[in-house]
Amino acid sequence: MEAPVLLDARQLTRRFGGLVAVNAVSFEVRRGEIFGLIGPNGAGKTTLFNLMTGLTPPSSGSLNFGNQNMTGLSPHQVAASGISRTFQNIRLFGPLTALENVKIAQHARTRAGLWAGVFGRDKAEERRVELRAWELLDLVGLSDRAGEQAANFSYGDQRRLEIARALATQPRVLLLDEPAAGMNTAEKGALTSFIREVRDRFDLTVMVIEHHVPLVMNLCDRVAVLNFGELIAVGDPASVQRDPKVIEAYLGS
Ligand SMILES: Nc1ncnc2c1ncn2[C@@H]1O[C@H](COP(=O)(O)OP(=O)(O)OP(=O)(O)O)[C@@H](O)[C@H]1O
Repeated sequence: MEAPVLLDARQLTRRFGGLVAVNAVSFEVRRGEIFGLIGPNGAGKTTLFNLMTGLTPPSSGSLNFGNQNMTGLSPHQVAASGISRTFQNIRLFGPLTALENVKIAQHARTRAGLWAGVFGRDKAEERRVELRAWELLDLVGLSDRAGEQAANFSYGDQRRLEIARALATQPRVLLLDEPAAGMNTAEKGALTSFIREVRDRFDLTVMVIEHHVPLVMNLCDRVAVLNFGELIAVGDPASVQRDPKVIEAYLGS
């Protein structure tokens, strides 16, 4: 039996002046899926993630997450609802340690949490936050470097730390924007099994934007292809790779 639909995007559209960055894009992501989003530079991939996470309001269209209509929610409300993301341009607090970075991400989960993060919270709660931060660092293989400044980490390690931060909000959906960017070959090789492990362990649904085609093809259950803001193909990796429209989009770019 197929898993239920968890994310349902309907006719999502975003215009910037005369440019239609995302043009009437509709797709469904099923619970537990690893769903890839590919397309040439400027195709609208990051804008679509921004629409899904409240950073950019859609010009029209809607996104449903389970029974909840997410359209028009703020990034904070989206995160609190259970959709978490990483960014193409890494957004860590460079001068802070790895452990501090994960702890702050947990405090940011709710406004009350952020308040407590700034003005202090009770000791038991603080211990829970600290323990969970250690668990997440352990999961991404960085617990032995918890006290090091994030700015000193390699790209690959910064991306892993970003994933730990995204998981700190206990999401049900994880959106990864180019997780392999800047990683070396060995790190890229390990990323596929790492993302699957994280999906299984936290019972997640994952969407991933990625330029590295072999990684996408190995990792994803299904792949959607954007070109000039339009969704030109959705399907299993092999059939998408054979699709003449997809081949043309890539050769033309
Ligand atoms: N805030 C904005 N204002 C104006 N134009 C924008 C804005 N954000 C994105 N765009 C434009 O929308 C289009 C899609 O950009 P987007 O970054 O979503 O593409 P992408 O597929 O993620 O590209 P890449 O693979 O290069 O990251 C581009 O033409 C871009 O210049």
